[in-house]
Amino acid sequence: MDLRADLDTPVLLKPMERALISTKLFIELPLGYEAQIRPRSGLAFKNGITVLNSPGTIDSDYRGEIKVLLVNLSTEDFLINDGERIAQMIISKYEQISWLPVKELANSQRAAGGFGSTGTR
Ligand SMILES: O=c1ccn([C@H]2C[C@H](O)[C@@H](COP(=O)(O)OP(=O)(O)OP(=O)(O)O)O2)c(=O)[nH]1
Repeated sequence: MDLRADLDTPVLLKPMERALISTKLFIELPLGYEAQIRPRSGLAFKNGITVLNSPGTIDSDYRGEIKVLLVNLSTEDFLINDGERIAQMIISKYEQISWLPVKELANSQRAAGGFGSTGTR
């Protein structure tokens, strides 16, 4: 779903500035679910506006207002107006794990290789 700014006065984001934007949205998620706040591709492509902590996490036990942390990565000022669609939110189910400390891990073909270990690029 789209998240809209709910503002008494517009917010001006100068280049490289960030701001927490109000949505006046409050939700109660079931245990084992989270909400993720993601950027809108149009705002990112056309205006360089993105969600700084993307994806923002809304915990199932959070009861406060959902806020969107926007950053202006462009070289121009950007004005955020009341009612503007600023981000999108999805609800996601996640596994709840009981962690168990062990001395060693099972072998695998990859082992500890990563960060480009399988190719030249
Ligand atoms: O984009 C975001 C990210 C977080 N939150 C709210 C809901 C979330 O459940 C809470 C805590 O977020 P997070 O776990 O990312 O914060 P933290 O930096 O780990 O701080 P703490 O958990 O100590 O509050 O803040 C938002 O409203 N918008």
